[in-house]
Amino acid sequence: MSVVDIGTQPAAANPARPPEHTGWAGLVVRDLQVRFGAFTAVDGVDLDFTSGAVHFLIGPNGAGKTTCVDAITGLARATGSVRLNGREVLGVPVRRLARQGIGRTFQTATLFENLTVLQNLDIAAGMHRSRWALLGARRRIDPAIDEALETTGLGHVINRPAGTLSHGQKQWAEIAMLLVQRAEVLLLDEPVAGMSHDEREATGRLLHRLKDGRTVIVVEHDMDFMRQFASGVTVLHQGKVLSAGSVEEVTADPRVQEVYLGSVPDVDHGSAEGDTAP
Ligand SMILES: Nc1ncnc2c1ncn2[C@@H]1O[C@H](COP(=O)(O)OP(=O)(O)OP(=O)(O)O)[C@@H](O)[C@H]1O
Repeated sequence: MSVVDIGTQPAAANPARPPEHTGWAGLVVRDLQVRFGAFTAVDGVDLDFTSGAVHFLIGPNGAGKTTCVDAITGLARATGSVRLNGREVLGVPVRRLARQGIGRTFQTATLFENLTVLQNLDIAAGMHRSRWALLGARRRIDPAIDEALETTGLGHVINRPAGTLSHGQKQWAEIAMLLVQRAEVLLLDEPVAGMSHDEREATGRLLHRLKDGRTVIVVEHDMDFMRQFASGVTVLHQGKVLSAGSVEEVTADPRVQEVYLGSVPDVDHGSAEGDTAP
C-alpha cells in the first residue's frame, strides 16, 4: 500500500456552490449512477463545478473518477442528471457533446503523430466550420487556432509532427484541440502523469489561464500538484463523494486522511471502511 502525503497547506478559496436560480455557469451533476452489471461504480454522485475555477477530482484507485468522467462525456451509460449552464447533457451522443461545449483529454494522447501540430488543430477546428469554409482554401490560420496556440504556448512548434513533441507538449496540444473546439468544460484525465517538474509547473499555470470563462475539471493522483493548483477538490471513494471543498478543508477532513493514510484514531469510521490507498 503506498502512502500519499495529502498535506494540510492552505489553498485558494473554495468556489461557491451554485445557487438554485438561473445564471450560474458551470457543470452540475446530480445523483449520477453508473452500474456495470451488479456492480455500482458510481453511486449517486453530486458534483458542482463552477465556471472560472480549477476543480480537482481525486480518490484512491477504483474510486470511480474515470467512470464519472466517462458518464459525463457519454462514454459510460449513466442515470441522473448532468447540466451545463442549466441545459441537460446527460445522454447526448458523444459525437454531439463537443458541440455542446464539453471536451476531455485522455491519459494517452490521441494526436495524429504524423501530422503537424497545426494540421491536428485544423482537424479539431473543422467541426465548427461551415461547409463553405471547409471547401474554400484558407489563406490564414483560423483565429481560434491562433488563440489556442497562444494560450498553450505551442506557437513555436506548429509545423512539427505531433509525434516529435515532448510528453508535456503533447498534453498541451490535446488541450489546444479542446480550445479550438470551443470547449466550455474541459475534463482532463491525469494531465501531469509522466511530466517533468517544469512541465507540471507549466501545466498548472496553463490550467489557471484556461479557467477564465471555462470550467476546468482535473482527475489527478498527484497530491502536490492538486495542493498547488486546485481551486476546489472533490474526493471520491467507493463510488461516492467522500468530501468536497477547498484544499484546506478536504485535506483536513479525517475521512479523507483515513482513506489516504490508513486508520486514523478518533474518527467516525462509518463511511470509509475497507480503504485502499492509491
Ligand atoms: N467497463 C467496466 N466494467 C466493469 N467494471 C468497471 C468498468 N470500468 C470500471 N470498472 C470498475 O469501476 C470501478 C471504478 O473504476 P474507475 O476507473 O472509474 O476508478 P478510478 O477512480 O478512475 O481509478 P484509477 O485512479 O485507478 O483510474 C473500479 O472498481 C473498476 O474496476
